[in-house]
Amino acid sequence: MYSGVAVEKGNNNGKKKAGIIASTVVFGMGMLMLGMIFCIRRKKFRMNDNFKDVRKEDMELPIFYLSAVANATGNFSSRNKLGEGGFGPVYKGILAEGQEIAVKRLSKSSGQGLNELKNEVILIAKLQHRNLVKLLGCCIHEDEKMLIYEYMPNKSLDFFIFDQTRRKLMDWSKCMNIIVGIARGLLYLHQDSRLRIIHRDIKASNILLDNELNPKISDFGLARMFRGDQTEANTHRVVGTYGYMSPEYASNGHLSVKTDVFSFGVLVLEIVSGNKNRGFRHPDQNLNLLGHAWILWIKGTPLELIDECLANSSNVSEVLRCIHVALLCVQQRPEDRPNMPTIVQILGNENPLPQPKQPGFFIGRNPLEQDTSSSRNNVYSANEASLTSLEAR
Ligand SMILES: Nc1ncnc2c1ncn2[C@@H]1O[C@H](COP(=O)(O)OP(=O)(O)OP(=O)(O)O)[C@@H](O)[C@H]1O
Repeated sequence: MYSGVAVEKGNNNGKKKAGIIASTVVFGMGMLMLGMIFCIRRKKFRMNDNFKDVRKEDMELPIFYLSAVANATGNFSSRNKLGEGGFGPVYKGILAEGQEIAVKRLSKSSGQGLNELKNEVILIAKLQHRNLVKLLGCCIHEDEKMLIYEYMPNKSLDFFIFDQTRRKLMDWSKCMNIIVGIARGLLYLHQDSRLRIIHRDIKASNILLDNELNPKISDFGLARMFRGDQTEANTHRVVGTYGYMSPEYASNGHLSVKTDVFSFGVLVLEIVSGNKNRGFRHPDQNLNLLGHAWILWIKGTPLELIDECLANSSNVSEVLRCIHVALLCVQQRPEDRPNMPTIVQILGNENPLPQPKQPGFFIGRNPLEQDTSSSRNNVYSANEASLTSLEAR
């Protein structure tokens, strides 16, 4: 009995439910169509504003109209020029709605630039991390090829650490925050992002600083993508910047995550000391910054390395820890260097660490550097140096 009533009730309920479902579906479809009409109208409005019509596969990355970029930068006025790198000049711009941008304009004469640009666009569009610079879009119009980034009001780290006046604006806690932020950004590139990425050109001018001096790694044009378990490669095209390049990469084109670890170590020693590795000359010995730091470590006087601007604000144990970690990163043999997950961990704890062994490239100038630096090399990095020419000289 009980079950029969239940069945009958169930039938009546079934009809009611069918009615409710039918009207819900009709209502839902109506709402969906209204939503689509609304979205299409909104998108058209946005595209009419700054963006060009885009193909479906490009939807992840907005394509800007050339006219919108030209208006934003005062027609690429020299007044708005922020600097110049291997790609060409970088301009500050303000979009119609007030957003500040940085526009990297690929030099028309730069033959190799297009590939790097495409590489950078595809890579960065897939990456999201608080310590990576955000790519807002790109603009490709006939000969013009540009990348549009969020604008970083404090420019790059080199403007601070190598400038006697601006350096005074940095205290130790800011330096430590920058070191840890760069380490986290690299950890993301090496391990946590959907792709395995070796940056290959970690250096002070590729670390941009936001309003609060938080670091953002930029310039992925040279990045090399790795998928799955692949962690190492040999390349015939050595790209990067002398003074930051690891010995095995500069000499043999052997590339791995430890290539970035080496550059990170150089950068940490530069931040702590306020000296460029590449420009540093020891007064008594033929040592570069790496050699100088290592000798001080062995002598038991590593704190002599610290820049006097930081001396008052410094936390001695943190400074020592950073120098120690940096010296582990710049060791000659890649297998002796820690990887980024370990670096992030040991920067944040006080566990005992192994003694650093001899750094790579620590005597005077890198012997390869004297022969291969071109006039272009003095303005910006040696973005391209073929391994064969390195070996031949
Ligand atoms: N998003 C940005 N916001 C503010 N300034 C920027 C931005 N991107 C780049 N710049 C400035 O423009 C300069 C040139 O940058 P770019 O990345 O083209 O070259 P680089 O890193 O100096 O040299 P290279 O191309 O040899 O690596 C930088 O030094 C930086 O000061």
